[in-house]
Amino acid sequence: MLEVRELSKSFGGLKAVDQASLDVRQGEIVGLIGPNGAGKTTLFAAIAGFHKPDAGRVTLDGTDITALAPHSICARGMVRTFQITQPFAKISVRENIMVGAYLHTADRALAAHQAEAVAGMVGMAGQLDQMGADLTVAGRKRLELARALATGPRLLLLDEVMAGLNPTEITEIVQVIRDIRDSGITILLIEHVMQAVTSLAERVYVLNQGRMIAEGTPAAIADDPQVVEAYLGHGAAKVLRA
Ligand SMILES: Nc1ncnc2c1ncn2[C@@H]1O[C@H](COP(=O)(O)OP(=O)(O)OP(=O)(O)O)[C@@H](O)[C@H]1O
Repeated sequence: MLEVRELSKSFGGLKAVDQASLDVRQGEIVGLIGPNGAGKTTLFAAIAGFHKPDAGRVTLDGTDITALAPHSICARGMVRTFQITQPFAKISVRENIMVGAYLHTADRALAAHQAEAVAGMVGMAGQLDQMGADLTVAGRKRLELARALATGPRLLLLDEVMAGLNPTEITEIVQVIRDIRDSGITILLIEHVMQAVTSLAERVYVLNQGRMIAEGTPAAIADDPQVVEAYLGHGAAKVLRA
């Protein structure tokens, strides 16, 4: 479904992403892990049209989408969430989600209806009239997911949706992500919470200093000495093997 080939992106002299390649097949949940500053968010941004890559190619369902504008990529069925969530503070959860729905409809009633459906998927049906400013961290993460879902994606790129959540909230959002996949949406996710990666991802890519250093099942990744050395350490490797 998604093919990224030899993608590079530098900022000045810094090679944030260096000839990285990855594939996501329809129906999968694929993880992207790596140390802080490895280039994961930059790679996401380049895939989704927010950064113009210096080199490389991004293909979605066989169509070259390299460096198309984010809204064009979104209209083709791929959307990303942001690590730092920024809901519109002075409008309701319903209206925040409608912003996503307006990508494919100008009909206010239809957008509201879709927002309500999507809110149900992420467990926010009871918070539709709450103001964006009043949400907790967990609520903002769910809203970020909902806004992305409202655009009607076939492929969802999730950037650290579990950061800042407590263990109970993580368990809940893991289930939400599983439900999203079961509804037919393919998922590529950046995640530092290894427990979540293990329970969600069928395959994992490891990025280190801009380069893709490994790819495989969570268990195989945990047995790769290069990955343990560069990122996981022995504790997290044990979690992935579980
Ligand atoms: N807009 C930018 N301008 C300059 N340097 C940047 C920019 N965005 C990212 N970088 C640098 O590129 C490198 C990769 O950053 P990136 O945010 O992609 O890493 P990451 O793997 O997502 O990290 P984290 O897990 O901490 O979110 C870092 O050294 C970062 O400082």
